Amino acid sequence: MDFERRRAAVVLEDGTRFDGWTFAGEGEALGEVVFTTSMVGYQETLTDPSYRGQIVTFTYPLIGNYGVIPGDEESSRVQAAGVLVREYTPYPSNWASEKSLARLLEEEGVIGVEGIDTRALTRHLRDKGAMRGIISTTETDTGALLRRVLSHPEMVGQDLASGSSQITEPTLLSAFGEEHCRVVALDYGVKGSIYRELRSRGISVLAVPGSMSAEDILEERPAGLFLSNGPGDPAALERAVKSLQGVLGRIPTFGICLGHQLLGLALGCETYKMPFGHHGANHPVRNLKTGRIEITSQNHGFAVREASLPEGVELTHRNLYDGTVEGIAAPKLDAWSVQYHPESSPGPRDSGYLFDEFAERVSRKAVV
Ligand SMILES: NC(=O)CC[C@H](N)C(=O)O
Repeated sequence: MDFERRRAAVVLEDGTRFDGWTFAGEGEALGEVVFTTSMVGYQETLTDPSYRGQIVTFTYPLIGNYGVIPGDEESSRVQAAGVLVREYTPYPSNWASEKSLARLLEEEGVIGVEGIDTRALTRHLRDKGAMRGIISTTETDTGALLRRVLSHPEMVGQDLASGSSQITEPTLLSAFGEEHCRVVALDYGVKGSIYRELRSRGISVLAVPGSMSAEDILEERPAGLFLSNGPGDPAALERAVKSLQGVLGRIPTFGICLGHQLLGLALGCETYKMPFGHHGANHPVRNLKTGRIEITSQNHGFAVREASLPEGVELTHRNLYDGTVEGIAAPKLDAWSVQYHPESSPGPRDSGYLFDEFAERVSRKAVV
């Protein structure tokens, strides 16, 4: 590929600067700089809509080595605002690869930078917290770059989910094989593999925009309600929380990640911004019912505050790194959710049972 490498400056909101070279794209990108510790799965990560508005740093030191594989994407485009790596390999080696990561980023106009001391950057974000940053191939002056960073909105308070759904009207995704039941999925920027997990269990999914009202949801007479993942601050989605409150207790409801946080808010819990969040594929979580430890895939910067759980809402899962809330349930309302990603894309498959449980509970309620 004809590509001219350019010098790229990365400046964080506290003035810290890193320098590297582009391996894709040019110009400027602004966003919240986060790091992920996943060793594989860069394609799934970068196409996960929950990464919208974020510049993703990979701690794994070599990225791009297996190219881009059709079908491994989590949405139809690259969602991350920018990509920072230690070393990019321009020679992917994999029979299934269709193109290089650089080409994918180029096609989508996303800047990829290599030569960044990602270990130093990660340690800095771990100590100081995730923060806003800029990548620039056009401006070199740190002060000028810093001013641009500081005028970019912070992640707290941002509704990024409303514009992230890939559907604009209700769309039926039929079960793979025999249909056992039909659920409504509120799409706040869903990862494609979540729908695949549901559909492969005989569930037809009526995907609807996350803003759909309670009345419209109930009018579909679904056997259950699914709440998807998505980007941004859950507390900024007041309308979505309101419509959830109108549905809770009427049909079984299961949420993942942003969907978990919204369920928490609808049940009266609080959410808050974590210092640097959880982004990776090996986070140990204890299932408090069984005592089993699950190794989980994670990607979130906000969390439900444990101290805010009201009566009737149980803590079902806990993160073993930092003790934070990883799952809640409101048994009387037949609603439950997890903060991590049981669809495991990319990641370990320990938590697939959560989809089995949802399939079982909605099948029982199926309208015949
Ligand atoms: N993966 C997600 O759904 C992320 C939820 C939310 N945007 C957060 O960062 O916490």
